[in-house]
Amino acid sequence: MATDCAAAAAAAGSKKKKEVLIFDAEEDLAVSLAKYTAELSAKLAAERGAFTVVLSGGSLIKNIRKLAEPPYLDSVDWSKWHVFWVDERVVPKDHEDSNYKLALDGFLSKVPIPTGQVYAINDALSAEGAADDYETCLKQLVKNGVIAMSQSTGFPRFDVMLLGMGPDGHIASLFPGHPLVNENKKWVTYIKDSPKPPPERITFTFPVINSSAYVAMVVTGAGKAGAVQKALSDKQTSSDLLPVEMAVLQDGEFTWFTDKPAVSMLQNK
Ligand SMILES: O=C1O[C@H](COP(=O)(O)O)[C@@H](O)[C@H](O)[C@H]1O
Repeated sequence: MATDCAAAAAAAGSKKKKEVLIFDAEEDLAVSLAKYTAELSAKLAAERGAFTVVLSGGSLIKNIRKLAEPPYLDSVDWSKWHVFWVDERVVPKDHEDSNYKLALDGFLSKVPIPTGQVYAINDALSAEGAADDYETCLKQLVKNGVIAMSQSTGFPRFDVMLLGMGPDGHIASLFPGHPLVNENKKWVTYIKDSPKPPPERITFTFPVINSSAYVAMVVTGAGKAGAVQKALSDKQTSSDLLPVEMAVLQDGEFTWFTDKPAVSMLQNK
C-alpha cells in the first residue's frame, strides 16, 4: 500500500504538481509504477498517436519489470511506444555498463516495441559525437511529430521520464557540483569525467528533463535517504542544490515512487 504524503502540492498560480508515494514493499511500488505508466501510455497514445518514454539506467529497470507481465503485457499498445535514454554510458551496446543492454535484458526484450522505435546511442562515436548524434535524432523526431515540443520552454517535451536517483542525488548523468548541471542550450550533452564509472557518458540536460509532461522519480533503499531528505524536506539544509532538486517541471506532473527506507530520514512522513 502507498501513503500519499505530500498530497499533490500544487504550487499557487502554476500547473506544477508534485506527489510523493511511499510503499511498504518494493513489490507494491513495482505494481503501482506499472499501472501509472500503462495509464499514461493509454492517455498519451490516444491524444498524440505516439507515446515517448525516457528511461534511466540503474535500479529503475528492475522497478519497471511488472510492465512486461500480465495484464500490461497484453493490454498496453506497445506499437505506440518510442523509447529513449535520459543518459547512456559511452560503451559498446553489449557492454555490462551499457544502459541500453540493461534495459534490453530486463525489459525491452520482453515487450513487443518495434525495434525502430528504440533509440539507442551510436556506440561507434566519441562521447561528444554520440551526444550530437542523439540530439540530431531527437530534432528529426520533433520534425516528424513523434516528440512534442514545449511551447513554453522551446525544448522537447517527452511524455514520461522514468528516472532513478543515485545516493549522491544525481539524476541522469548530472552530478552534484559538476558544471553540466548548468547547461541551458543543448538538449543532449556529454561528460568525460563522471565521478561514477564509467567516466564517459551522454546525458539529457535539465531544460529537457524539466520540459517533460510527466516524471516518475523512483528511489528505494536506505542508502538514498540522505538525498531524499534534502530533496523533500521543507527545511533548506544547504544552499547547494542537488541535481534531483533541480528537476522542477515547467508544466508537468512529478511523482516520487519511494519505499520506507528511502524516506526514513524525513520528518512528517
Ligand atoms: O549511473 C547511473 O546512475 C543513476 C542511478 O542509478 P541507481 O542504480 O542508483 O538507481 C541512473 O539513474 C543513471 O541512469 C545511471 O546512468
